[in-house]
Amino acid sequence: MSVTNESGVSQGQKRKREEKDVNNKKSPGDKPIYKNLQLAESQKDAPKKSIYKNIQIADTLKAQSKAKKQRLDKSQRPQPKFKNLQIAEPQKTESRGAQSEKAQENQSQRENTRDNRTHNPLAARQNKLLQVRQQLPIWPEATNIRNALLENHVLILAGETGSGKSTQVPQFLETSVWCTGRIAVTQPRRVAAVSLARRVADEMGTPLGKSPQSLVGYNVRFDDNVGKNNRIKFLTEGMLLQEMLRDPALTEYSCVVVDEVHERSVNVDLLLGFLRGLVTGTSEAVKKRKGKPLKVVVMSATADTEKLKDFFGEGFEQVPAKGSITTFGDEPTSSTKDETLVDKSQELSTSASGKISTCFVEGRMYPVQTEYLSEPTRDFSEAALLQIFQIHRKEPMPGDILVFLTGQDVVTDLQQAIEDMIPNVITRDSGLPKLVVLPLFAALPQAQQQAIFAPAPPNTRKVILATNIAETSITVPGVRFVVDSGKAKVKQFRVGLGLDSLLVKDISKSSAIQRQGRAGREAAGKCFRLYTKSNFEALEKDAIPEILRCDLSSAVLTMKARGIQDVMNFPLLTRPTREAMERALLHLLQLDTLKPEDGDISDLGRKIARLPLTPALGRTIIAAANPEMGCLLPVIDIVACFSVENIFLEVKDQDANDEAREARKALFRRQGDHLTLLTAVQAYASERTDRKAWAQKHLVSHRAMQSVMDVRKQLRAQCQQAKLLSPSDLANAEDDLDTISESTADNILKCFLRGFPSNVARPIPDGSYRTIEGHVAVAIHPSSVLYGRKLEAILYNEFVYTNRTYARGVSAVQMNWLEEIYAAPA
Ligand SMILES: Nc1ncnc2c1ncn2[C@@H]1O[C@H](COP(=O)(O)OP(=O)(O)OP(=O)(O)O)[C@@H](O)[C@H]1O
Repeated sequence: MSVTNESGVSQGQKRKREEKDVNNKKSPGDKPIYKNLQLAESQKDAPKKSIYKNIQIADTLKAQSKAKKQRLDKSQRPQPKFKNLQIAEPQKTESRGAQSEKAQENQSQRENTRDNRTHNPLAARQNKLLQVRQQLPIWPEATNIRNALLENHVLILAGETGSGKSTQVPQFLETSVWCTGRIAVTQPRRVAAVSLARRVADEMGTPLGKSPQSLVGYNVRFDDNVGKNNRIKFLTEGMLLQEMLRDPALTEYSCVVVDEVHERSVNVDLLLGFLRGLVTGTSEAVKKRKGKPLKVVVMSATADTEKLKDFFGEGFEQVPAKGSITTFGDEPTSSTKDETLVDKSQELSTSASGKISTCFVEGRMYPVQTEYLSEPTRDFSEAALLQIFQIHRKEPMPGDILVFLTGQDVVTDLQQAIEDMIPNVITRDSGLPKLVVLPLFAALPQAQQQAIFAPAPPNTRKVILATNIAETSITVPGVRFVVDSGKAKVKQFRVGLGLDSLLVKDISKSSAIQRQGRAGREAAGKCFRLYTKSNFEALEKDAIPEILRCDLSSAVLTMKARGIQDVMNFPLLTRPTREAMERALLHLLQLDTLKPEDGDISDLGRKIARLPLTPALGRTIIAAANPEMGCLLPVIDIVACFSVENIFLEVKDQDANDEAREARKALFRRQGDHLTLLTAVQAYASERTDRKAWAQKHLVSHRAMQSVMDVRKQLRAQCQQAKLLSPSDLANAEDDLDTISESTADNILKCFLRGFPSNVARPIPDGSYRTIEGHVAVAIHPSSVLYGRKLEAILYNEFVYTNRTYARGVSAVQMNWLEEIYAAPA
């Protein structure tokens, strides 16, 4: 049966037609800057059969499922064939039959609720989306995926970009008998968590978030939109780790789906470690689950499946042969086995431990052609600019463009360059559609991030300029073309400096495939790589996991706060060096977050772990909340500024008149950048009439300031929750331009010194500065208000590398403050 869309064209026909369109689109007059037009690697190399030798969905199972590939509509929802199946579960508190019946009851209640919603206006959209869902490569695997988790507790699922993992797997599992609690689906980034939640809510025909009818919600930093009746909750990895502070056993959930695991952020590695403990029962916390099983699904298009399988397998092997928690994944006894599953369980080839299933979903929605540069480019921004206009001139509408760049600064500059060129290129005579440019980077306020998902106005092509935050998980409706700079900004720990810094680096093949996968989701597409084919071949297969690249203080504090004493032996997919762990422990001791006598987390450490900040910034906040310092509100303002790259616009000769330069100079403070940031925030906040005009007048980024205000509000709320601020403190915090007294200014800097005691440099006779730890040469960054000044000592927020090592975010401090700080009680 083929599904027909509104225009009466079958999806299959439509897809073929679009593929043909793309292939025929090269006009003879094209002067391509690309050679080797070719099919996407992922397509070309797509194996006809499972590429994983241990694929756990047996061929016969596949055949069965293909035979049943009929397009299920709502009324044909798969009825679980396993209703009498009772897989042995650990520490059961209810009889298996009772639990299963209860689950059935829950399920039928849920079905009834949905049936009652037949007249819900959302139902029409739900039905329309069902047709799209049924075309997804993952759709025929629904039953297999459910069955895999009936048998086992861990499923490792690999499937091509756009095959339907993130949106469909949670919905497949939601009706499983064991799924009496919620399903958590983690994402590396806010933008993906929110957009996926919206899509899945639409697909399930319910409103999103807090409404009592809503089955889907999301929880990201500074935005909790979760309702009581939500069955599926999308959240960032960091938020799930935060939830583990109050509920280490994740009792609210029946299943955690860890999506985009290939990104290998520190948070995902920690999460996998905690989940392994819970799913294998090796973690103490598991007792709190009172026998309720936890299922874990780990997914990605480009993850190392074997490594993940070994990781979980190793955990299962650590479970004592006879003990209270040894029954995970045991074969059901023949008398209680569901007939259908008897065959399947034999055919499901499981890993050595017998508790892990793996699965590969073949195919993607639509093809993506990939083009490379014939020569390497020296300037990817310029190449991107050319490419965008070339696409605009040559490629048909509709067809929005998604461009991957390195950071906020490059995005903003390119946006300006495009907007400057538009009047010359898109003239009335050119007949070209309009262009609208939308930026997307982490520091952008959430509403602006979500703006990329809105359709472009008629006869307008959308160009989204993004950092790698758009690299995974998201579907941006309308995008047919991807432009990939091949670069990304990555955090790198510099041992000599004892600090993380951001460096622009080549991406990995895995990232390139993910970027390419943002096209071909609604129609055939093209990916323009701004590098050569041989450059691509030379890329590393995967990025180095963050845990090997950055300062581990946050990670170690995260472990300690969740009750891990022996952090050295915490299960991690990739183990950092012993020195890196020891360095982090020392740093945490220096910040008073660990008790010196036993290395256990201190009360102060617990408070800091609850704040969505690095331990250093958290320590600064705690110091500022001390009544003797009494400067928490101004410190929050400065910390909020550190959440964006820069609040000050780069001043180029042509775009700054003397008046604006003078206006900006009025914000500068002689003590340095911290106080200057504070003055700017307070002046912006106290502007009641036109903040945009104020920002323009002072050469300050209005967009960055909106984001700062957002973070400031959230940090204030969090400090209130943590009882660091009282409601009266907040009520009195009027946004009037305060004059900061000398002593408050000193206190503010002392608090930052408390959080960053190692980030201090002193001048040497030749006029340059050397860090007090490591004795590394460093210069004050030209963007600093203290640039060129010689001072007793400087405190800096971060290091940047260009042609030399610069300290950025610099203020003047006194050396005796350091002694004073250490003498004060924690
Ligand atoms: N917001 C949306 N608008 C339009 N189509 C969408 C949207 N979200 C998902 N889709 C459709 O659903 C398909 C599956 O999306 P999904 O995010 O589940 O895939 P995925 O396998 O998780 O991809 P990836 O590995 O790239 O994250 C997309 O290819 C697209 O066709």
